[in-house]
Amino acid sequence: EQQEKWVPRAVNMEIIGTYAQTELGHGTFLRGLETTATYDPNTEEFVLNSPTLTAYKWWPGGLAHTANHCVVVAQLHSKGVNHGVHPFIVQIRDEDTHMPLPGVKVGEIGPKLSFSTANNGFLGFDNFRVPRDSMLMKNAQVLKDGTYVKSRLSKLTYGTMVFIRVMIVTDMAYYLSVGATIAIRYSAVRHQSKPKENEPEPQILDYVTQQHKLFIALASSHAFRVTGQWLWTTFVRVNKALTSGNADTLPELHAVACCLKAVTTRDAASMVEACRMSCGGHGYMTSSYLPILYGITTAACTYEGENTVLLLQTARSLVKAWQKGSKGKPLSPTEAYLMDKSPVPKWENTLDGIIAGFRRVSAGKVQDCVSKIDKLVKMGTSYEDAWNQTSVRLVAASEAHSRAVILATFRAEVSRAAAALSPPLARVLHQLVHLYTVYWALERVGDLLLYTSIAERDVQELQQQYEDLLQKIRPNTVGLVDAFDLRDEILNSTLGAYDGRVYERLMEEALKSPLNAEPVNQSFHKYLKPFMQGKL
Ligand SMILES: CC/C=C\C/C=C\C/C=C\CCCC(=O)SCCNC(=O)CCNC(=O)[C@H](O)C(C)(C)COP(=O)(O)OP(=O)(O)OC[C@H]1O[C@@H](n2cnc3c(N)ncnc32)[C@H](O)[C@@H]1OP(=O)(O)O
Ligand SMILES: Cc1cc2nc3c(=O)[nH]c(=O)nc-3n(C[C@H](O)[C@H](O)[C@H](O)COP(=O)(O)OP(=O)(O)OC[C@H]3O[C@@H](n4cnc5c(N)ncnc54)[C@H](O)[C@@H]3O)c2cc1C
Repeated sequence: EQQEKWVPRAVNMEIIGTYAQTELGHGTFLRGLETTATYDPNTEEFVLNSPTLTAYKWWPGGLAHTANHCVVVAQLHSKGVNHGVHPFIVQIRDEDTHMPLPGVKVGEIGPKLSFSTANNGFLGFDNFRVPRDSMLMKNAQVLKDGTYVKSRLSKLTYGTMVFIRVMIVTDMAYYLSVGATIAIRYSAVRHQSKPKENEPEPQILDYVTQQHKLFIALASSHAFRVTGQWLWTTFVRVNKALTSGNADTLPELHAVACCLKAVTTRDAASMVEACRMSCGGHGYMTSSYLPILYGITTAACTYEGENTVLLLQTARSLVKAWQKGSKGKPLSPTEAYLMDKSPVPKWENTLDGIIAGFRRVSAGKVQDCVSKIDKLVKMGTSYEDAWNQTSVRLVAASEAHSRAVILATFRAEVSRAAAALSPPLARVLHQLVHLYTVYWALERVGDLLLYTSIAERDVQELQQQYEDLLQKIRPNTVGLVDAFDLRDEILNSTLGAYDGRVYERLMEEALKSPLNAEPVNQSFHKYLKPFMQGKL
């Protein structure tokens, strides 16, 4: 009924909304949110209020000037009892004049690192009344007399965040495809230095260090796209089960969505930054789009769940799985490997060998965390303090788990799809899977040395495999980014345009600068000249 009331109006843009959950004082700890929604049975209304400055909603995208409605997450009070945070759909601006409604204080939060067009806003309520049906009652309800009907599963309130985290993994695949396209195309156009005196300056794409910086971004884009598709399929399956009242698979989805969102956003931000730096000074130009792209990807490390907090959520699931498995209870499919108690096998420098190695690393780290926590608790430390003292290791365990999931999914999905592909295309995609897998084995070689039987000669061989793969992928690099088929208007980059006219585009953009409107800028007359004449 509520969906019938609100969804059509949102779809036809009568309602322009945003998600107002984070407050000035709380973003991570949702149970600490301060905005209140107090039910008045006499008028069958909720009274929304921001009791403190820290209760003001702060950050919601589009809140400052675009949205006329928002979903507000508030502490629900009825009959003198606080029932915890619940979502409410609230009109905040007049639909004709767009003026803020009486009792609503709304504005813009100021300049940010990026997302300059997002008009992120603040929102405060001064005893603002909304009808009872403003409470989104899919999960919990408040009856006309104020009786609270509990949700069958309190965590369903957090469901929107799982959905967005699932989407973010695929978003990161897209942003990496943009960064890789810009940097690789530029690297094919840019010639620099003379390693061989009697030969012309080479394309910087032929420097192996440049390939090391860029090809992992290209491979990661494919890895995250494939993993994002797998995660979406999992999300759809879990939500179908939830619809029929079965919440058994929700904890696994929450745990895997948390660590994949955290790892893919951190990788995307660091790899986009590597793309920027690989383009030298021109990569620092706003007109290259790479600084803006970095701002967008690094924001994702914070929004929709700050990465550390989410990795600790997954760690909570991994520790619980370890404890369950140790009692012989079955584990979820993504965590079942934790109970592999077989002896550590002889190391194999193969994809399967490396994937198995990352699972050993994750299981070993989880076991170490459980041992440390148990030891601290036995010494009289509270569980919460033991958890905190182990949290650096818990985050590392979560990351290893996430990498094992991505490696296995990327390999399995490309192997499955390869049968339907032309042999040349299948070969190139397998090279990307191989590069991605060997790259991370080398990046985490310390962990592999600790938890597997990998030996020095294996590491040397992996390094050579990696360098051979860079060489094999080089001839197809430009073709691979062209295959993303990103239009120039979307790339929005002087360095990444399809025609490669980098220098002409850089100058064209430079001449658009307002500072080039006149040969002598007014700052000379106002500041420089008086200063030079000793008048300032
Ligand atoms: C696709 C992107 C779109 C466009 C891109 C462009 C621009 C995007 C711009 C902005 C989009 C992002 C907007 C936002 O940022 S919205 C705000 C996001 N905020 C958060 O994510 C808050 C993060 N905090 C939390 O989720 C929680 O506070 C918490 C960290 C999980 C802790 O909550 P708490 O109640 O204390 O829970 P715990 O005690 O830790 O756990 C209790 C129990 O619940 C389980 N749990 C927790 N969360 C979930 C969930 N989401 N789903 C299912 N289950 C959950 C948890 O596992 C635990 O279970 P146990 O069985 O172990 O008890
Ligand atoms: C670009 C952008 C857009 C956003 N859009 C929206 C939006 O549309 N709607 C919305 O509601 N919100 C939005 N947000 C807010 C975002 O969801 C929050 O910033 C995010 O949830 C983090 O919360 P916080 O800012 O309070 O950081 P905090 O939680 O205060 O984190 C600060 C530090 O404390 C650490 N920390 C916190 N808790 C723990 C813990 N339990 N264990 C270990 N370390 C911990 C964190 O790891 C972090 O290092 C947006 C944010 C950004 C940057």
